[in-house]
Order: sequence, then C-alpha cells, then structure tokens
Amino acid sequence: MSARVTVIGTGYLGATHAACMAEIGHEVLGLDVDPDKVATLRSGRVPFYEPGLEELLAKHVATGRLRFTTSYEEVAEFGEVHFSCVGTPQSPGGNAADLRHVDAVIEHLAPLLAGRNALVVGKSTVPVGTAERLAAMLPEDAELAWNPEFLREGFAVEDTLRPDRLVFGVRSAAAEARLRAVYAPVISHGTPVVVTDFPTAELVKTSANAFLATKISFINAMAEVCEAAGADVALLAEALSHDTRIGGRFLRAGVGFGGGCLPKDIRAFMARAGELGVGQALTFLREVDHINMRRRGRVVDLAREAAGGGFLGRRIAVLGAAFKPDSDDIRDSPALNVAAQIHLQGGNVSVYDPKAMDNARKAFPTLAYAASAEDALSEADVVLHLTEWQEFRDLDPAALRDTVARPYVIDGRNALDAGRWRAAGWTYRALGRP
Ligand SMILES: NC(=O)C1=CN([C@@H]2O[C@H](COP(=O)(O)OP(=O)(O)OC[C@H]3O[C@@H](n4cnc5c(N)ncnc54)[C@H](O)[C@@H]3O)[C@@H](O)[C@H]2O)C=CC1
Ligand SMILES: O=C(O)[C@H]1O[C@H](OP(=O)(O)OP(=O)(O)OC[C@H]2O[C@@H](n3ccc(=O)[nH]c3=O)[C@H](O)[C@@H]2O)[C@H](O)[C@@H](O)[C@@H]1O
Repeated sequence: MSARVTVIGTGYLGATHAACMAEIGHEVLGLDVDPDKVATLRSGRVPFYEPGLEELLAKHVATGRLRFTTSYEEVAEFGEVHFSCVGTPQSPGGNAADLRHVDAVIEHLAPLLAGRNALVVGKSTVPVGTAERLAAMLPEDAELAWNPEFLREGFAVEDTLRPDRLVFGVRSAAAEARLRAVYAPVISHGTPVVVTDFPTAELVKTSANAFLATKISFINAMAEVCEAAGADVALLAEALSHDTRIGGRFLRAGVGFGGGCLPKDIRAFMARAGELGVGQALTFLREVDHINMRRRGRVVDLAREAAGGGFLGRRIAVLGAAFKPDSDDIRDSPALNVAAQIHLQGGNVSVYDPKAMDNARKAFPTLAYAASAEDALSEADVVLHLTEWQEFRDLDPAALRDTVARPYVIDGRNALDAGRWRAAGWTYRALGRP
C-alpha cells in the first residue's frame, strides 16, 4: 500500500532511500537544508556518483512521485512516516559522533507534528542511547522508531531494495506494523526482519561496522606478518576463505579502510563505550584503527624506498582518489591521505580518479591532478595503485612501459594482475606479498 513518506537529509543515504521508497510505490518528499542539493535533485540529477541511482531518481521525479523541498512545514504536513537520514560526522577535535544534525531534525519537526499521528524513523548511525533521548523530544501522539541502514556505497540501490536484513527498533506494535507496511515490497523478497528495542537497534549498526573494520584490520595485520615472513597474504586470505566459518568477504588486504563511515563509526563507538563505563570492552578497536592507519604509512614507506630513499624531485603517480571504487566519495580516503603525505614530503604527485576528481580538488587543492591515468603516469618514477577501479585493472602495462620514467608499480589494493605487469617489464610490489 502506498504511503506518504518523507526523507530528511538527502545525502548519500537519504537520496538513495528517497528514490528507493518511490521505487517501491510510495509518494515521497525529500528535504535538505542545502538549497543547491535540493535544486539538483529536483531537476532529476544526483549530486554525487552512485551507479544506477540517477536513472531511478529521474524516473520518479518525472512522474511527480518523488519531490524535494527545503521546507519542514511542507514535510510535516505531507508525511505520515518521516525518515531522518542526516549526517553524524566525527566531532571536530574529538572522537565522539557530532549529533547536531540529528538533534536539529527533531527540533525542527517536533513542534510541527502535534496532532498528526506521525512516525519518525531514525536511520542515521548514532551512539546507543540517542533514540531514547530523541523520543522524549517528540509530541505525545508522534512516535519514534530506529531503523539503521547497512547499505554500501557503490551498491546503494541494490542494498536498499534487497537488503540482507531489516532492523526495527520500536516501542510499540503499532510502530512495527507501520514499518512493516512501508517496507512490505522489500520484505516480500524474504528479507529477514529483526524487531527489537532502541538500544539494540542502535548497537546492531555500530557493531556491524566494528566487525567489518576488524575483519579488514585482521587481514592487514596478517599482511604485516606476511611481509616480515616472506609469505603471501592474498593466498593466505584465499585459503582462509574456504573455511565457511571465516568466509572470504572483507578479507582484501591493502591500504586499508576509509570512507565516511567505518573510521568515524569505530571511533564514536569507543567514545560512547567510554561514556557508558565499558571502554575496556572496545580497546581492541583502537588497535583496529592503528593497524589501519599504519597501512597508509607503509605505502608511503614503500613508495619512498622505490623513489630511491626520498621524494624530492621525484614524480609519483597516484591512481585513485575515492575511498573505494564505483564512488566519488573521498571522505577519509586512504588514496588521498597517501598522496598528501608524499606531497608534504616533497614529491611531485599526480592524481587521477575516474569519478572523484572534483571532490578531490576541493578537499586537496594543493595536489596536482591529471586528465587520465596515462597522463598521471607520464614520466612517473613510481606508480601507486590505491583505489581498485576496473579502469585501472584494464590498463595495459606493456603499452604504459614507455610512458613512465621508471616502470615501478606499488599495488596498494592487491588488485592488479601481478604476472601481467611483471611480464611487461615492471617492478610490481604489493602489500603483504613477496
Ligand atoms: N553513506 C553511506 O553509505 C551510509 C551512511 N550511513 C549513515 O547515514 C547518515 C548520513 O550519511 P550520509 O548520507 O553519508 O551523509 P551526507 O553528509 O552525504 O548527507 C547528509 C545530508 O543531510 C543534510 N542535512 C544536514 N542537516 C540537516 C537538517 N537539519 N535538516 C535536513 N537536512 C540536513 C546535509 O545537507 C546532507 O545533504 C550518517 O549517520 C551515516 O553514518 C549509514 C549507512 C550507509
Ligand atoms: O555505515 C556505512 O555507511 C556503511 O559502511 C560500509 O560501507 P562503505 O563505507 O560504503 O564501503 P565498504 O565496502 O564497507 O568499504 C569501506 C572501506 O574498506 C575498504 N575495504 C573493504 C573490504 C576489504 O576487504 N578491504 C578493504 O580495504 C574499502 O576499500 C573502503 O575503503 C559498510 O560496508 C556498510 O554496510 C555500511 O552501511
């Protein structure tokens, strides 16, 4: 059954959620405080790169089923169910989550909801205890639910329409029934639904990201040991993956995890555990964070060694700027972190990414940017492969042999075909592999 749904905060999560809510049959009104973003979305365009999203969004904007506004009054008047999808970044100068946007949504909405029997659904990633606090800010006849989101950038549409599971943190059977009705077309695919209380729902999200970060840092720790022992972490991971208890996903060793979520979420989780007096339970996440940051330093060290001991006067090509392929998101990108470190140490860095150039230029204006991978490689002394775009895997090492000053590639993602690059006369090095 079609419902009138609003989505507040139309960034990576909210724009995807809004388009997918329209796709499953609802009338949707998206709201953002950024008028430029709203203008772009209204014209049927997506202000960031996410495969398949623009087609979906444009289709529903064209029929009028999906609209956008900057007016909270319009949202309150229109919606029966309001999804809050605003950002929860790391606090400036601290590790805790910055909840000012999450609070602002409720502060704006609460006075407008009295007498409307609305359901407000939090989707942002928040420290446990937030939902209980927000619920107390709503008028009596409005209810809160917590419904964390697990989508991955690059697969956002697919993950929203066919998630691994749905988690509903609710305080009443009525709230559960309303969420089940909104998600009915998704649930009809057999999607498991876990119904629970607020704190468990909030913790499912932060513990899922903590587990994923731990899995990546585990394999990167093995990569450190492999490097010292002359072993091969890629084959080690493959062998581990055949044990179904371990599984093969999220065991790709390399320059480590970045993005707008895993790094800030494990830090916020540690900060919240400290506030709850159980900081000790999560001290292992500090190690997860350390292992991850060490990988960035390791790539810089390997590059310096390859450049002959120092970066002065050396040209370093950096392939990749996004924190992962199929995204233009550069938040806490390992690739740009490495590029910036080398630049600060006197290297002439040339960065190329298929989609993230504009965002990279804004965040790191002092780095040099190339028009293509080949352009970045021109006269390079060392090539760093730091985001595993298909375009980079498709490069022809034989054809590029004479483009560079020295054929030396460091594969920070263990994703290039080592045999092919070596056969074409390149020195190929990867993290955790001989
Ligand atoms: N990006 C992702 O893949 C996923 C993100 N999350 C979580 O979802 C939340 C949102 O993340 P992103 O979409 O990546 O952030 P984002 O920064 O891309 O989007 C947040 C949007 O909220 C808007 N906003 C800020 N204050 C507002 C207000 N008072 N009213 C209305 N709009 C407001 C901003 O202008 C921005 O467009 C975070 O808590 C994040 O941890 C969860 C799962 C996946
Ligand atoms: O909370 C969130 O926002 C989201 O965070 C991650 O999604 P995302 O950040 O989009 O990307 P991932 O695919 O998880 O990759 C994160 C980082 O880990 C790196 N990674 C991933 C996998 C791996 O094996 N090795 C590895 O280094 C990636 O390159 C990337 O930098 C989670 O996978 C989502 O489930 C979650 O919803």
